[in-house]
Amino acid sequence: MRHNKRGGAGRAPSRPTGLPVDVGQSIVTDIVGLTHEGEGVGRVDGYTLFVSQALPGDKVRADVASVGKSFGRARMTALVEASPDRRGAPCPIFDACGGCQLQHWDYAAQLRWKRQHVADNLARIGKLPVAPLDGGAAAGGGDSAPDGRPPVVVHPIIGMDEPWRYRNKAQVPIGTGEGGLVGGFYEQGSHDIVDMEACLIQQQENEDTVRIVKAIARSLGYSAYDRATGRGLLRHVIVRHAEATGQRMVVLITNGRDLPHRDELVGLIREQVPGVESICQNVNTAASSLVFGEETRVLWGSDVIYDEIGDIRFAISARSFFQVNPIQTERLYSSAVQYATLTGEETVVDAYCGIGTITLFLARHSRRVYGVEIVPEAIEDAKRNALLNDIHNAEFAVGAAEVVLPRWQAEGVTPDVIVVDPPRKGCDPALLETMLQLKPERIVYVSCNPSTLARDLRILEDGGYRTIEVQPVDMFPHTTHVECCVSLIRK
Ligand SMILES: C[S@@+](CC[C@H](N)C(=O)[O-])C[C@H]1O[C@@H](n2cnc3c(N)ncnc32)[C@H](O)[C@@H]1O
Repeated sequence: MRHNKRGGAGRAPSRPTGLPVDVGQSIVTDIVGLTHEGEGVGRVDGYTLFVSQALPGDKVRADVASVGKSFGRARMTALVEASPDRRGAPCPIFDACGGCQLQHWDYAAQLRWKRQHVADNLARIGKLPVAPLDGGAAAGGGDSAPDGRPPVVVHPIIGMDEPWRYRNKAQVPIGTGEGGLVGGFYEQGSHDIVDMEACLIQQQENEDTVRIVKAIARSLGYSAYDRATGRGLLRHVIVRHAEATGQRMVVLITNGRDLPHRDELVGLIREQVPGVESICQNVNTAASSLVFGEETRVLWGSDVIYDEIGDIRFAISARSFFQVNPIQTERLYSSAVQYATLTGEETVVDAYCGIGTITLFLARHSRRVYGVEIVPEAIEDAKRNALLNDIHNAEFAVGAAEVVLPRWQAEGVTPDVIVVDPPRKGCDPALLETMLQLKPERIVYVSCNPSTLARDLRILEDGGYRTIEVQPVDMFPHTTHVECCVSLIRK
């Protein structure tokens, strides 16, 4: 489900009676919190209302849009009193685009909220004692838990000095607008695509590449894919910019293999996009909302571009995951290596390893590292990356981590440290079970979702591990997303 700043998004709650507010009613409320989707939290006679675009510290007037048993939603109609941290959002399409949720909030306030949000999740979902945050409220019970264990330390979040134009990858849906082919973002609550010329969190190079590729597609008369009919050619344009090398990749996702004017297309992209090293076509004919199809063809140049994090060089292919914020990625991976506390003698497992990014940093400090990842192309990249960096103590396997780890266990692999970096849904329960059976001394959990992180930490705690500290890193300024690196030790 997409975030909807105008309110009314999400499951429509049934309409119980006896509540202090009713649909259509205009209310005034102080905003006392923020949800993980970026809605302000207001209270009317103890009843919770989520108010889109409202910020903590605001007093707002809002129309109640829907009510449910435990909460309702309201649309802000007037700002009665602005929070001192409220700012004008610099992006002209902030109201319509769902990409950022917090551009209208002072960056320091965003960072404070993200740290508190992590602490609250650990306390509420993970049932963990969390040490008081400096100058803030203690989450989950202060200094120590009933068993005398020290509380979990949530460090101040590592923010960016310049929190704009950080994204190294743009993924742009293509549609048909009044003037023909357009590409930008989905209009709120619909599948209509609104054209977008600028995005302030994209690196300038990506913005330029997208604009050029759209113009070329229009000039060649390409049609946009239409979800309703399943007809039309172009579904998405994906562009990547490797900050360290300046290399750029263009991927056209098409509804079928046939690509008219292919040579002309390639010639124009090469002529107009500086630094382009890879032009690919990915074929996706499925009716689903998945962006990539199974088949990727190189139209010109290399199948990869190269980027660097620290002193390690990475080959990145069209479908591989690569962190989108290069400055913050280096900081995140440093925390992961620090929490792994390696001496050079350890066996390490890196589950959900992508193209081997964290794996290769770990390999420098350990005896042997095993990386597992579900996307075959990413593992091809990972193997290539190990050779590229002259690293010979890393072994990679394609497959689901929850399937491959038990296999390694049966083969006698006994890791001293396990690192996990799962997608938003967190670790598979079977993987957590295998991790507990393997009994590594330390676990490092890298997470992009505090709630699934907290859920999994509880399982690991119950299975014999203790959560020691958490380093949040702001990988996605102006959004509600927050990344964390967590250290656990075996009790
Ligand atoms: C958040 S990314 C982390 C990748 C890598 N650690 C990095 O920092 O670049 C999560 C990765 O897990 C992979 N993945 C998803 N489900 C998986 C599974 N069940 N087993 C193994 N890998 C999986 C995804 O393809 C993706 O590359």
